[in-house]
Amino acid sequence: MPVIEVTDLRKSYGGRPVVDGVSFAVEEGEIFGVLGPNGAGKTTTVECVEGLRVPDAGRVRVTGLDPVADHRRVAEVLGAQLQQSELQAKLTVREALELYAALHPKPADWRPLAERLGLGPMLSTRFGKLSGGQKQRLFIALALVGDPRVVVLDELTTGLDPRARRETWQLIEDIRAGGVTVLLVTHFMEEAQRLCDRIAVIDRGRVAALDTPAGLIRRSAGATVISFTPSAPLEEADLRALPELASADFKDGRVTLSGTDETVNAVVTLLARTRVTAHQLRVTDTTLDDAFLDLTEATA
Ligand SMILES: Nc1ncnc2c1ncn2[C@@H]1O[C@H](COP(=O)(O)OP(=O)(O)OP(=O)(O)O)[C@@H](O)[C@H]1O
Repeated sequence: MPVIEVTDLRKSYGGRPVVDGVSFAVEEGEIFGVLGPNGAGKTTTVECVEGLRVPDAGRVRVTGLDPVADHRRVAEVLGAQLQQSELQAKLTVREALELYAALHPKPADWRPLAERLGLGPMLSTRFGKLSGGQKQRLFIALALVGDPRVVVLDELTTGLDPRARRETWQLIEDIRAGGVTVLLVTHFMEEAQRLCDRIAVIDRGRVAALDTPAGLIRRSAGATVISFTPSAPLEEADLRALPELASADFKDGRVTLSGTDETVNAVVTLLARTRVTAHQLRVTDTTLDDAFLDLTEATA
């Protein structure tokens, strides 16, 4: 049974649908990403999973439970990351951990958890004095203090510097290694590509694609681009006959082709056969960024 099941979820605000038939299922042990442009409906979707919002229609289940009707039991299995505004600046790290542990019937021992997250030396520090990265580590600790089976992390690394972001990624991998399923909302392609087993790309309230990061990249048109300046003219017909060629462009003596790995291999073979040297050879792969832009419509 999937840990999270969302089926045909719908939610409107003031008659405007912001979640318009979203479906996905998250399997036990996955890091599942929810990716999409601003205002796509990601937070609304995960807040329905957390039971913080009531869907207009559709079905949400967390370990088989309804997050609205079974809110208490869902809170025992699902750890949600707090938003910054939900903690008082004067609360110390220790007080926050004790407070949140007390809210759960079977909390984890928060001391080793705090140590594992590098919060040990700052237990007496007030929340307001923590750096951005330290705050995020505390939020992760608070999400895990109830010993959940699944955690929802929404925009966890926004505003962090590259080092703190990488440390947070390591923590997310550690959480999964500890057997907890992760639902991760993110804007960062690199983060999604590095961490997620599967990603639902949400655009305008709908699932535009659901696949592994590699699968999403493969779907994107012209997966690989090869460009070079040949040492001697090549037959255009030979180039146009290359396998899996998506596009070909010849400008100012430079050849730019897009296709797949097979196209690239065939170009290399053609160059060797015709004894032509490729100067300033560049091969670039489609990134998740490109796939994302392909899959989501530009908003004017
Ligand atoms: N309580 C609310 N009342 C009215 N409109 C809302 C409410 N909450 C969200 N919205 C609107 O619903 C749309 C989807 O918001 P949501 O926060 O789910 O998107 P998101 O994909 O998480 O965006 P972002 O990446 O910017 O956080 C947005 O246009 C937002 O302004």
